[in-house]
Amino acid sequence: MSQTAKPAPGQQTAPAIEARGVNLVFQTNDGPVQALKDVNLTINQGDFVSFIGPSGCGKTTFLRAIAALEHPTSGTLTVNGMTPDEARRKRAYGYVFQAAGLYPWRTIAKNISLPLEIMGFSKDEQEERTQRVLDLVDLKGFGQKFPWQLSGGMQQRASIARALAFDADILLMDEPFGALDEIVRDRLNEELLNLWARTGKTIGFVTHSIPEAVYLSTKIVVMSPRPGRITDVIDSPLPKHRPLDIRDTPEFIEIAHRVREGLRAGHAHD
Ligand SMILES: Nc1ncnc2c1ncn2[C@@H]1O[C@H](COP(=O)(O)OP(=O)(O)OP(=O)(O)O)[C@@H](O)[C@H]1O
Repeated sequence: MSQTAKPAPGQQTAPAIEARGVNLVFQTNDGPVQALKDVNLTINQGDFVSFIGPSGCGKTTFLRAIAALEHPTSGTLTVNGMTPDEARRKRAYGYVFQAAGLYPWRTIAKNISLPLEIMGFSKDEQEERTQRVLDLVDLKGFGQKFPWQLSGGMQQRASIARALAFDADILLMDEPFGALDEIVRDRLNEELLNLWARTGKTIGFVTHSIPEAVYLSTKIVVMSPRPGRITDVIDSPLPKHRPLDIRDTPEFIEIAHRVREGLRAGHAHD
């Protein structure tokens, strides 16, 4: 007989993230700001989804709503079939921010194990998980270094390792490579795809870069501002295995063109 615990009814087939008619309005001194308007989106388990759009179109707000850091004013949003608050309590996701946000007085290993320490994992388990994720992001042997001894790209890899350490099935990444130069960014994009293929996680990824969105994603969500809404959802026909030079193929260029058109159409509403 199988030792595997049976998933709760419905859990196996629940989308990783599902938004139905989601609106989110911030009340500010200058009046209400509609950050999200009638957002409908299904993200399946194992998808790599990029959110692309100009500043202020609600990309970060949507990611924060998934993480229960903001709450929709109306509509329904579920994460693994649960409310975002329940999913948060069950640690359904890891979150990676634009800045690596590592504590300078802790070593890389100690930065990665901090959330595990707070969650009450035993010392052995902390050590085992920290080594495993250091290996996953190609930082084996760097655990005893301090953040300032690592390049910007390595620091961002350490912050990804920290988000992976408690093995959530969803990884939310808010412009994690935005501050890095193009060559480092290319390498990290390749590594992230490898990591995604090896771990089968669902990834939600915010970016301003069309090539980055097209290279990484199985689904590209194009958004436009005032109010923040989805203008196009593109299911990528590109194969799962993607060498960097796939960016020169006609298929790639065609998707990039469609994203650009979507962004332009969004601006036409301004
Ligand atoms: N806490 C808040 N209070 C009031 N308004 C907010 C708040 N957070 C975001 N906003 C507003 O909501 C809108 C969407 O912001 P959001 O940060 O989600 O956009 P974004 O697409 O992620 O932008 P960027 O690409 O610049 O990060 C913007 O008009 C922003 O000013």
